[in-house]
Amino acid sequence: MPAAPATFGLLLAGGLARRMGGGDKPLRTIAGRSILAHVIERLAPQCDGLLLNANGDPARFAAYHLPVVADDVPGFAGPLAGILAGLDWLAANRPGADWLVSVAADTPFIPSNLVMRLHAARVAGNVPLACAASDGRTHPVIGLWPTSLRDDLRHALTVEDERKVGHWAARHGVVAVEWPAAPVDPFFNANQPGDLAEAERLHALLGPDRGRARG
Ligand SMILES: Nc1nc2c(ncn2[C@@H]2O[C@H](COP(=O)(O)OP(=O)(O)OP(=O)(O)O)[C@@H](O)[C@H]2O)c(=O)[nH]1
Repeated sequence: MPAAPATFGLLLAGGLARRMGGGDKPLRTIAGRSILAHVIERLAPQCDGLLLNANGDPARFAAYHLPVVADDVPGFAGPLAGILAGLDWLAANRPGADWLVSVAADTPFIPSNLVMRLHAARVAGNVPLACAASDGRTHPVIGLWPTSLRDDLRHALTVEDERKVGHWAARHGVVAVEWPAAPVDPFFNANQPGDLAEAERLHALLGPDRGRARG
């Protein structure tokens, strides 16, 4: 397979985290480090650069030294608004890079072969988009997006009021790429306070290599 095209990683942290009781889920800690630090460690080696999508004061993420982009579409329109903000940033700041991989920034165990497998699957499937799946469930928020679709996405969000990532992706053609969910689902995410204890347990289960070669 040819090398994957230049791909930037978009860490989605723009939600309201209502089930967690508010605040920034990615700044909650697992094994003494923020969930965001775990995600960065796993995604950075797979990408040509990273950016963070977050709303409100960007200074709270200053320690990570990443570009921070806020939603342009108002009113917490959901992750599609974050994907659009990321695609707009990429088109304006990295003209040679046409691909974004989005990852929810509360998903600490993403696989080390995420970007490679998503690109390979969309090429093999002859479809423009690819997203992750595990345990028989698709994770549309964890997917590959080309900058060429950003005007279509803007129209879907602002004119058609589309809010569902999966619905919008399906219009264009998307392949779901399955990862094994055992011993640890790589797309486990922390939604509520009890999930943090479960994340600690799973982190310990992964052991020293933290499941790097799985899937
Ligand atoms: N940019 C942006 N991202 C969002 C928005 N809503 C959710 N997300 C992101 O989409 C991903 C999945 O979000 P959810 O877990 O469904 O929502 P959440 O806001 O994180 O949490 P809840 O309020 O408890 O549902 C996370 O990475 C969120 O940060 C939004 O309005 N804007």
